[in-house]
Amino acid sequence: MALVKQEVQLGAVLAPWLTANKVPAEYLQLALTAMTLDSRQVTTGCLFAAVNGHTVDGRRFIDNAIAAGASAIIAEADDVATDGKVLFNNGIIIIYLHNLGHKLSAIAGRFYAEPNSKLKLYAVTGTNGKTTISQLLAQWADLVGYRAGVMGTTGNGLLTDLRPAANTTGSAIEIQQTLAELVAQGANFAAMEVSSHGLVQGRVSALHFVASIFTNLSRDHLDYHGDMAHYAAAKKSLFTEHDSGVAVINADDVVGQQWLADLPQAVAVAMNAEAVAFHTGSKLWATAVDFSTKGVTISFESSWGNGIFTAPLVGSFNATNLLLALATLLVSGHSLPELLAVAPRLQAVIGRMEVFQSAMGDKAMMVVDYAHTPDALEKALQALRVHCEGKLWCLFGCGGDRDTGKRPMMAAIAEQYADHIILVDDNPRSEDPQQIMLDMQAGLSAITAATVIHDRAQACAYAITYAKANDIILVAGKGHEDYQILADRTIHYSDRETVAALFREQA
Ligand SMILES: CC(=O)N[C@H]1[C@@H](OP(=O)(O)OP(=O)(O)OC[C@H]2O[C@@H](n3ccc(=O)[nH]c3=O)[C@H](O)[C@@H]2O)O[C@H](CO)[C@@H](O)[C@@H]1O[C@H](C)C(=O)N[C@@H](C)C(=O)N[C@H](CCC(=O)O)C(=O)O
Ligand SMILES: Nc1ncnc2c1ncn2[C@@H]1O[C@H](COP(=O)(O)OP(=O)(O)OP(=O)(O)O)[C@@H](O)[C@H]1O
Ligand SMILES: N[C@H](CCC[C@H](N)C(=O)O)C(=O)O
Ligand SMILES: [Mg+2]
Repeated sequence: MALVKQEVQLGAVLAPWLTANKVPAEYLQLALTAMTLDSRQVTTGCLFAAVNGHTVDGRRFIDNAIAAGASAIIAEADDVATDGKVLFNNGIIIIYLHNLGHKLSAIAGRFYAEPNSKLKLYAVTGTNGKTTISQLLAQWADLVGYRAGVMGTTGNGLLTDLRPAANTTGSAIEIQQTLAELVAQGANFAAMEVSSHGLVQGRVSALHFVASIFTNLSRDHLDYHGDMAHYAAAKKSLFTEHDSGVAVINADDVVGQQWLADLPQAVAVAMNAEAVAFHTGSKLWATAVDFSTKGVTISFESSWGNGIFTAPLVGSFNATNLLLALATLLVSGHSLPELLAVAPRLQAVIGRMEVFQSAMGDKAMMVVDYAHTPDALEKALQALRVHCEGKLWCLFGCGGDRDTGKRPMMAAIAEQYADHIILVDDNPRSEDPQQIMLDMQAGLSAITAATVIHDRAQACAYAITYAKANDIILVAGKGHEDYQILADRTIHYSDRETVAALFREQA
């Protein structure tokens, strides 16, 4: 990805937040060459932003940043009274700003020359479907002549040139930097995933979105948010406390229904007419949907006209994802006939309901999917059941250092919807894989209801060996991931590669 080289004066970057006369003129003219939240990334000429983080107070690293060559520091002020306070450390200016975490998005926007104003930016939030919809939006935009980028779980950048990302929603600085890189690469459209963590931490607070999509809300991340009410409030803040543009809401979701009552201007989208009947604003709903393991054909009616299209995505939830993307493009002025004409060229998203099968048709079909929440696992199993003439297998695990409550729930769902369950490791991180296994087993009616094979590759090989040709094996939880995070190291591991290799071996 092209590097964006910036050189901006401190006074210009911070103009809206500086108190008159507190910053000497020579400091206002300081040339800044980069901006970072992490002292370990500081280079000469850098502006270091010291925020009070979730685990550690970034202000502890101000000395390190100065030693590494920072030209100036902005740091979290303890209260409103100390907002604008200025100190000097070895001749380096430290400017304290209250609520810095939430100002960073705007500060970084100024540093990177307001890239958001140079492209159409879309947001997608919700528990499941963000990656899929953001990539569908970008693919669709590319197909009708835009140059589109994405930011999310599978990486940041132009669709054809994604750079891996540490977080689903990057830091306030990373987002503005990526937008600037996209603009430099000629992008005029971008779709980004907005996580609940990102909303709470102000990572998108200064962004302007043309439209923002809400997919659904179900259990996840309660380790961070505490309870569902706080998790829901975090998601809703995209529409109430951010510059979200037009709200596009999944009316099939219970929470989406509630929000629509407060958002009469929103676009309501649903898989049937009843769910949007009450809504007075614009809407789009499916009238008939035909699924196969090759894709989906959807007939719909909408405020922009009626139509039918086919796309190669599997599962009922992907029909919802397609309709949400379509409504978003329609409400932002794209032409219905043009969008429908290119829909067959949309592609499934890497690691989301990706179908693998033997050329001879003599082995069970395997489907790699990123379901890592109870709701997603239920939806993925339900979607596959429709196509399964034999037995349905579910191979999954749960990540360590994440919401522990979802572990027994996912096991119970596997037992309810699958015929054979294999419990495996996901990313154990700092937790004992054996304990994660016990937490999952607690959701089973009997410990014998599931086979335990910690090693995912061995479990996949076991499943394909014992499954019959008309069975389907869902391999859930890691989707596109090509790594496994263990206690002390990250190793290369990919369900997609494992499964593809199994079919090559069997050929
Ligand atoms: C809990 C959480 O959300 N943490 C995020 C948060 O970092 P933090 O506040 O915890 O950082 P910290 O470790 O306390 O450090 C405070 C500050 O000191 C700085 N520091 C630290 C050490 C040092 O030597 N020098 C230094 O300057 C750090 O860079 C940081 O700025 O802000 C960072 C910048 O935005 C994020 O990268 C980081 O995500 C961590 C890696 C994480 O695991 N986040 C997950 C839970 C997350 O955000 N997930 C969501 C949702 C995914 C989904 O929906 O599925 C996501 O958007 O990815
Ligand atoms: N609209 C949907 N409703 C319910 N489940 C879905 C939906 N779309 C996708 N899923 C399921 O959720 C999984 C993750 O999908 P996707 O990666 O698009 O979601 P995400 O919101 O980006 O997830 P993450 O929080 O990890 O970023 C899919 O593999 C699928 O099992
Ligand atoms: N963005 C999600 C992805 C979870 C994927 C699963 N493989 C895991 O590691 O738990 C998270 O960080 O909670
Ligand atoms: Mg995602």
